[in-house]
Amino acid sequence: MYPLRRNRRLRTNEAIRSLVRETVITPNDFLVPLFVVEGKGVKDEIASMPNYFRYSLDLLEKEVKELWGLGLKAVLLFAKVPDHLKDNKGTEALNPNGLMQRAVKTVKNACPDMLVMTDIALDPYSSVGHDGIVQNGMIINDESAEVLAKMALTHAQAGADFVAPSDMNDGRTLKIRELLEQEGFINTGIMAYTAKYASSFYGPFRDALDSAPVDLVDVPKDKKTYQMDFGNRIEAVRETLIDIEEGADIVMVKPGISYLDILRDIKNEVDVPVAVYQVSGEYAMIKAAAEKGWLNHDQIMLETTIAFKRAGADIITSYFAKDVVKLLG
Ligand SMILES: NCC(=O)CCC(=O)O
Ligand SMILES: [Mg+2]
Repeated sequence: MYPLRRNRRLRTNEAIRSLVRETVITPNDFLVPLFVVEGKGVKDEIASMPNYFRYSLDLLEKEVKELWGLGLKAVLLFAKVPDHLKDNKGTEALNPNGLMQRAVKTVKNACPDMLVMTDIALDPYSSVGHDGIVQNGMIINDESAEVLAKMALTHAQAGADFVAPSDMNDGRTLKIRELLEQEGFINTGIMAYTAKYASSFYGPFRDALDSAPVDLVDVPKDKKTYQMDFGNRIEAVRETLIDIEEGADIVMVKPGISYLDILRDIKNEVDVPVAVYQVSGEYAMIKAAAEKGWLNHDQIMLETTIAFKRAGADIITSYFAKDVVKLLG
């Protein structure tokens, strides 16, 4: 009999398609990145990230309540640090009363059940724009890991539920885990960026936080000595397994859409939840193409979101989180 199978029967109409759909998105899938700044009443649109904002703490409060109302229950905080507080050692990162530490408390006060994750890396605090301390033209690994652990402790003390090291220095997950245990923060989790690639997709984010490497002699121009080479695949699994051994509760692949193979590899290899980060450049590309009328914004947004989950993401970190949830209704 011709044809042997009529697979199109399962695609006849939306009712049957939705009945057999393998991957669906809910608000529970998302982790929402949020940028915070000093000041009052500040809601600053980020030039290269249309419709995405930096909030002062008073407006952050409003924003997290809105997210909670939409069913979004987890946020990832990034602080934009004023230039005069930046140095090569990331001193301000350890300030118990710093912007990040106050932001954690603000979210917890506004929305006690909101899960709060914090970014752990020195770049927003670094006068040279690197994720660790620079010495003789190099990012010095072990000293950087020490500072990052201390930074993580101040976030835990402020009330963060999870800390998220995004720096890619070796051993930082273990340093953080050891210090948290030692100080009694046994329930503070670690979401480690285990496979973070040296990517040009981070451009708009560096505008958002003014955190790009500076152009100076003796300062590396890029992050290729610590973030991963985008030609590599097996290395991502190796990095991830090490971070899990060191104590990561959740692991992350970053960027997202160009790294779905890595996401699937890692999902197949590990027994902890896997997160993905649809980064600023991915967001900017979709916004720009939609603005020009070249792509359908909402459809592309949904398609990329589903692609992450289909590829194995348990957690999707995305600037589109709110828009997707609103669209799904
Ligand atoms: N640690 C955060 C980043 O490095 C960048 C994220 C983005 O480009 O959205
Ligand atoms: Mg590593």
